[in-house]
Amino acid sequence: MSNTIVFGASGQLGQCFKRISAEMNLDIFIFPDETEGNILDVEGLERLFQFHRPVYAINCAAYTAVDKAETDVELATKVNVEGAKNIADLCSKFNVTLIQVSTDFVFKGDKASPLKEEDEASPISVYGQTKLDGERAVIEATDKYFIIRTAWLYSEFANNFVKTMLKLASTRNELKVIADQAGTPTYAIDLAECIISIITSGSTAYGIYHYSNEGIASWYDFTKAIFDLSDISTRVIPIPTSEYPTPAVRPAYSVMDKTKIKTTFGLQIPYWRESLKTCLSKINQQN
Ligand SMILES: NC(=O)C1=CN([C@@H]2O[C@H](COP(=O)(O)OP(=O)(O)OC[C@H]3O[C@@H](n4cnc5c(N)ncnc54)[C@H](OP(=O)(O)O)[C@@H]3O)[C@@H](O)[C@H]2O)C=CC1
Ligand SMILES: Cc1cn([C@H]2C[C@H](O)[C@@H](COP(=O)(O)OP(=O)(O)O[C@H]3O[C@@H](C)C(=O)[C@@H](O)[C@H]3O)O2)c(=O)[nH]c1=O
Repeated sequence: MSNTIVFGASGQLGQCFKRISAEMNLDIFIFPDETEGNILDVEGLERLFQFHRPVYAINCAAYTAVDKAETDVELATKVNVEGAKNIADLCSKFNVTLIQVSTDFVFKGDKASPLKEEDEASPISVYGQTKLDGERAVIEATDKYFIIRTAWLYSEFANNFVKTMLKLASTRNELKVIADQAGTPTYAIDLAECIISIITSGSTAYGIYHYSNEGIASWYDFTKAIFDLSDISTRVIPIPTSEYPTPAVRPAYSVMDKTKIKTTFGLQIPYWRESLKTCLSKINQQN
């Protein structure tokens, strides 16, 4: 395999690459910390590219606070658009293949069947818009890119919905959770493994791809599964979005069609509930 530099290495997905790299004894990954690998520092980035001469770059660095982005537009735009462009420009200059991670939130959420890569992206939040603009900046700057749109990431690392719900359950007898937003929870370790498969394949089938775990769930279904699998008795009450107002509007439906990534790379994708079990057992081991 080839030298691969991972930006955003201390975030959730970045830590998944670190875990896999350690477990599989892969010494191909370079994990700059946030100072050394600040995606807004073009000169620092160029020094990294010059020094390591990577063959692949994976951009996991992002502004991911969906609600906060609504009022923190400048920083969200800087990180998700300018940062993505900086990396893509250097990938073009140094002939590096870029793997840019993007999101289901680029979609409006009004389709009633799984979203394909060519479906119109029309974000309804600042975060979604900045991620779409980041995709466009990548496509403009370089030819050798894989943009992987994923959704509802969780893992044993960093902050995510599973950890939030487990924490809330420790102090609440009941929780109200939205039941009319549908998507697919995705174990970030599965996504990291998918990206490693793409790198290992050496494929040049550049373009946009959708990846999530298999299946469909609402945030309510997801929470019920987290609690059922953890033997937690906190009651989960299904509510409509209108009863849980948030600064950012989220897509009502963002289930993704994964046919393209499965057929191009010969992947078998785990069903979301199976991966959730794996993640919960990792979280239990940590506690
Ligand atoms: N989390 C999710 O549910 C989903 C995420 N995605 C996408 O997947 C990718 C990975 O997400 P995830 O790992 O969960 O997100 P995290 O927020 O856990 O990780 C992002 C990391 O990027 C870092 N970062 C922010 N600004 C910079 C910068 N200027 N230079 C370098 N690093 C920076 C953050 O640091 P700090 O925390 O200090 O700001 C953080 O460590 C992102 O592109 C995200 O948009 C897509 C769909 C779902
Ligand atoms: C905590 C909580 C959340 N919710 C709802 C609010 C929201 O619609 C949904 C998810 O809440 P969160 O704010 O944790 O998740 P959110 O940050 O919206 O998750 C998104 O993050 C970005 C980065 C992505 O790219 C997306 O794919 C998606 O994973 O659950 C409840 O209904 N009840 C609750 O108690």
